Amino acid sequence: MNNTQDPTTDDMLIETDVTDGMSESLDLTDRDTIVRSRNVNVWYGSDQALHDITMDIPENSVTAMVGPSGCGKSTFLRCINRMNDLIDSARVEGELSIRGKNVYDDDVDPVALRRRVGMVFQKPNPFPKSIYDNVAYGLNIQNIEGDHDEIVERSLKRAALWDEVKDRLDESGLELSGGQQQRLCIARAIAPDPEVILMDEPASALDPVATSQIEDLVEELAEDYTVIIVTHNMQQAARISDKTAVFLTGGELVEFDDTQKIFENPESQRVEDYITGKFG
Ligand SMILES: Nc1ncnc2c1ncn2[C@@H]1O[C@H](COP(=O)(O)OP(=O)(O)OP(=O)(O)O)[C@@H](O)[C@H]1O
Repeated sequence: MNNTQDPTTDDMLIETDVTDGMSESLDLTDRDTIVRSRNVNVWYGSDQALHDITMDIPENSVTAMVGPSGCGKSTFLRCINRMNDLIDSARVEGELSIRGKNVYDDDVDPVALRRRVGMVFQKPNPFPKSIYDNVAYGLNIQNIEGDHDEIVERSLKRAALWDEVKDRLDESGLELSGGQQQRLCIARAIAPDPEVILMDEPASALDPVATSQIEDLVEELAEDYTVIIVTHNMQQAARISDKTAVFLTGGELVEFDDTQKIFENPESQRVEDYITGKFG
């Protein structure tokens, strides 16, 4: 995204200990890998945006992708649900599998894949439809059976929005506040019951209260889903994620480890410099 802040300015609090308030680290050693990336390379035309990205993302956890603008975080996120297919110049090579199945195999239907891998974008983007229809949208277009009223209610509850909207489900989603709209988009993403939820800076357009609600929600969602979140905000990554992937300029994954390790004792000097704001 090009309209985001430069992380080396506001969000990188040089004097602040980013480990303040860090979430309790989960023991992830016994969790299965859900997303496995092996030597993933991405080009836009002749420009290479990602180089040999290799990592194993554990299920039911929050993985943060951090790094300076243009280092390829969003590009990697879009590899996981094949959103890069929609960009004519994009070419992906390597293995990107979900539960052992390469999502780039010829027999994978990208639409079915996106049912398993939901996505929430930086700017809340509800459809110009009722709150109810926004949440039910994926159920209808993907012909998902079941009691839609019940799924809509459950999804809105899961997105911590039900109490605020239960008496106005017929009103337009566009009439909600920015933070409510983003929670509506999260409800829409979880209604088809995906396994993985991709979030591309989901709180960067929101005020601090709405941001805090989204952060709480992300942590709760990881009880049932695998959340992979791009953020420019180091404190946010430290607070809510279990694993952190640090991408640096040139589309390189420099370090991927438990969040606590990345923020307290990274292996790479470049990562330490980036995290402490001495980015060069
Ligand atoms: N649709 C596209 N067409 C051509 N080049 C692109 C496209 N999208 C991204 N790129 C290029 O790929 C590189 C990685 O971009 P990407 O948006 O993935 O980085 P990012 O780390 O998510 O950046 P930001 O933090 O600013 O959102 C950049 O050089 C960018 O200009």
